[in-house]
Amino acid sequence: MSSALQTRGLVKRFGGFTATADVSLDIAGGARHALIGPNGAGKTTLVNLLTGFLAPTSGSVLLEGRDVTRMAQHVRVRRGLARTFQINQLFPGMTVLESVAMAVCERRGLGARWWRPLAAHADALGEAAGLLRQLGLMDEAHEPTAKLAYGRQRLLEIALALATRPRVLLLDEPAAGVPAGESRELFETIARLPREVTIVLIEHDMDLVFRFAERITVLVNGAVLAEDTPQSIARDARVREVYLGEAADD
Ligand SMILES: Nc1ncnc2c1ncn2[C@@H]1O[C@H](COP(=O)(O)OP(=O)(O)OP(=O)(O)O)[C@@H](O)[C@H]1O
Repeated sequence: MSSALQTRGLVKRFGGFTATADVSLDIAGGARHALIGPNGAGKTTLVNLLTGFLAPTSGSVLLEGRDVTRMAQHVRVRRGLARTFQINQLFPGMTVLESVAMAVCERRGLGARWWRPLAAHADALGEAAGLLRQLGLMDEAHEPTAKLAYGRQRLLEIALALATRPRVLLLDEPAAGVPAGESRELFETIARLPREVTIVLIEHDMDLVFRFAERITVLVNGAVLAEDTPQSIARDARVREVYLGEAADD
C-alpha cells in the first residue's frame, strides 16, 4: 500500500525546548491510524506541522509522496489534506446544510459568489446533502449549526472537512467534550467513512482509540516511542509504563 502521509526526521524546537524530536511516520493510504501520547507529548505540535500551521525546524512532510513542507495550509488542503475545525466561529447563524454547501462552494472556487441565486449552486447543495446523509445529519439539515448537540457539531465539522474532498483527514480529538453515549455514535459514523480517505486520529480516550485504529503511534517527549497494531501496543511494556504513570497522575 502506498504512503498517504509521511514525515522524515521532523523536528520542532521552541527556543531551547524540543517539542517534536526526529519524528518519522509512514501512514499507508486508507489507514485508520491513531496518534496517542500523554499530555505534552507533542501531538498537537505534530498535527500543526502536518497541516502547515507550524513550520518545522528541520525535516519534511510528504503528502502522497510529494514534499509539502514549505506549502501553506490552504495549499495542503487543496492537495488533499484536511483537518476538522471549530464551526461556530466560522459559520455563525447558518444552517447545517448552508454551512456544508458553503464549504463545497469554497472548494469549487465559488466562495465569493455564494450569494447568487441558490439555483446556481444546486450542485453544491446536492453534494452537501450527500455529505449530510453520509454522516447521518440529514434530519438537522435546516437547523442553525449553533443549535446542534455537541456530538452532532463534531459530525458537522467532519462534514465540513470532507467537503474539501480530502484523501487524508486529521481528526484532532473529535470526541472532546462529547458525552460518552454520543461519542460512541460519533465513532461508529467515523468508522463508516470510505477507505479512500486515510484517517489520522488524535484522541485521549483509549477505549475509542483501540476500537477504531488499526495502527497506533505512541509519542512521548516529542519522539515516537512505539508504532504497531493495537494488540501489540496494548502489550508493550514501555507504553504501559507511560500510561499507567499517567493514569496514576489523573
Ligand atoms: N508555541 C509554543 N511555545 C513553547 N512551547 C510550546 C509551544 N507549543 C507547544 N509547546 C510545548 O511543547 C510540548 C508539547 O505540546 P503539545 O501541545 O504538542 O502536546 P500534546 O501532546 O498535544 O499535549 P495535550 O495532550 O496536553 O494536548 C509541551 O511541553 C508544550 O508546552
